Amino acid sequence: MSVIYNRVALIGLGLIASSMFWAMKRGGLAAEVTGYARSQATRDTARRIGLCDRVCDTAIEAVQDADLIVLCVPVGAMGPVMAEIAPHLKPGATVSDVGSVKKSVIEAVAPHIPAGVHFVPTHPMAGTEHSGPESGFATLFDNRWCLIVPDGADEDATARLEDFWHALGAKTERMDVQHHDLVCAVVSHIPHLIAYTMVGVADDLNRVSDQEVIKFSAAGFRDFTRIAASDPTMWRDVFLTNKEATLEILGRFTEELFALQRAIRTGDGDQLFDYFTRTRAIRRGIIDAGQDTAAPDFGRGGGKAAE
Ligand SMILES: NC(=O)c1ccc[n+]([C@@H]2O[C@H](COP(=O)([O-])OP(=O)(O)OC[C@H]3O[C@@H](n4cnc5c(N)ncnc54)[C@H](O)[C@@H]3O)[C@@H](O)[C@H]2O)c1
Ligand SMILES: O=C(O)C(=O)C[C@]1(C(=O)O)C=C[C@@H](O)C=C1
Repeated sequence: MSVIYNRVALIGLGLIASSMFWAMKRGGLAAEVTGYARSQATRDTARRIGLCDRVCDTAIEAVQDADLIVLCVPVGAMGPVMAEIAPHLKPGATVSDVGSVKKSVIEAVAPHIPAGVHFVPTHPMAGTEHSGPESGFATLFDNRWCLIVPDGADEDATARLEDFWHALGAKTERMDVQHHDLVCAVVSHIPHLIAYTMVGVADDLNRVSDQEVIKFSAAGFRDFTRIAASDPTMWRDVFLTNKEATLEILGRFTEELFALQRAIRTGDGDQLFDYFTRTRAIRRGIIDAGQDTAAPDFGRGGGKAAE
C-alpha cells in the first residue's frame, strides 16, 4: 500500500490511536506519524514501545505541518483540545475524530475549525475493554465498520479519509449525525450501561453471599464483566454527551424488561419462548453476516512489539 497522508498527528495515545498507528505502519500509509498525550507517563510509555515516529510534549508541536490530525481523546475533551491546536493547523489539512458520540463532538469541535481546514468526523466500530498506549494492535479495524459522519464536509477530504480507513482495514458507511447517535445508543452505549449495572448488582450481592456470585459465574456473566471493565472516563463522557438517544433507548429497554418481568410473574412461557427465539435469530444473523469477531489478536500484528 502507499502513503495516503504525508504527516498524521494523533492526539491522545490510547487504544484507538495506538491501533491506528500500528495499522498505519502495517500498510505504510503515512510518511511520519506524530503523537501527543496529556500525561508525561503516557508519552514516556509511547516512546518506550515505539508508538509514533515522534512523540511530542505539546499538542501544538504534534500538529505542526500535519496533513491529517485525528483527535483520539475522550469525547468530553475534544472541544478544548481542538481550541488549543486550531491556530497551528496547516491550510488544507483535515481534522478528524474517533469519538463514540458525534452530535456533541461536532458542536464542540466545528466552531474552532479554521477557514481552509476540513473537519470530517468518524467513528470506528471496533474496540476492546482495554485502554492506554499499550492496548492497541494493528488488526483492530480489520473488517470492522468505520462510520463516517461528514455533516457537510468537503467531498474530496471525505473521500480521502474513507480511503485511509479502508487502508486501515475497515469498511466504511456514511451516516447522518442524529442517526449515528441513536444507532450507537442501541448497539453500543446501552449494552455497556446494562453490563455496568449487572456487574454492580452482582457485586452488591457478592457482599452477602460470600463470593459465590463471582466464584460460580460462567461465560454469560464473564462477558458482562469484560464489557464492564471498559474505561470509566470514556464511558462517563459517552453518557453525558449522548443523553437524548441513550435516555430514549433506556426507556424502551425498561418497557421490554417490565414486559418480561410480567411474563415471569404470570408464568407466560409462550411469551418468554417467543422472545428468546426472536433474539436468538438476531445473533445467528450477525454470525452469518461475518460480523462476529472472535477473540481479537492482542499482539500488535505487524507493528513493533512492546519491550
Ligand atoms: N475504546 C473503544 O472501544 C472505542 C471504540 C471506538 C471509539 N472510541 C472513542 O475513541 C476515543 C479514544 O478512546 P480510547 O479507547 O482510545 O481511549 P483511551 O483511554 O485508551 O485513550 C485516551 C487517551 O487520551 C488521553 N487524553 C485524555 N484526555 C486528554 C486531553 N485532554 N488531552 C490530551 N490527551 C488526553 C489519555 O491520556 C489517553 O492517552 C474516545 O473518544 C472514545 O469514545 C473508543
Ligand atoms: O468491543 C468492545 O469491547 C467495544 O466495546 C467496542 C465498542 C462497542 O460497543 O462495540 C465500544 C465503543 C465504541 O465507540 C465502539 C465500539
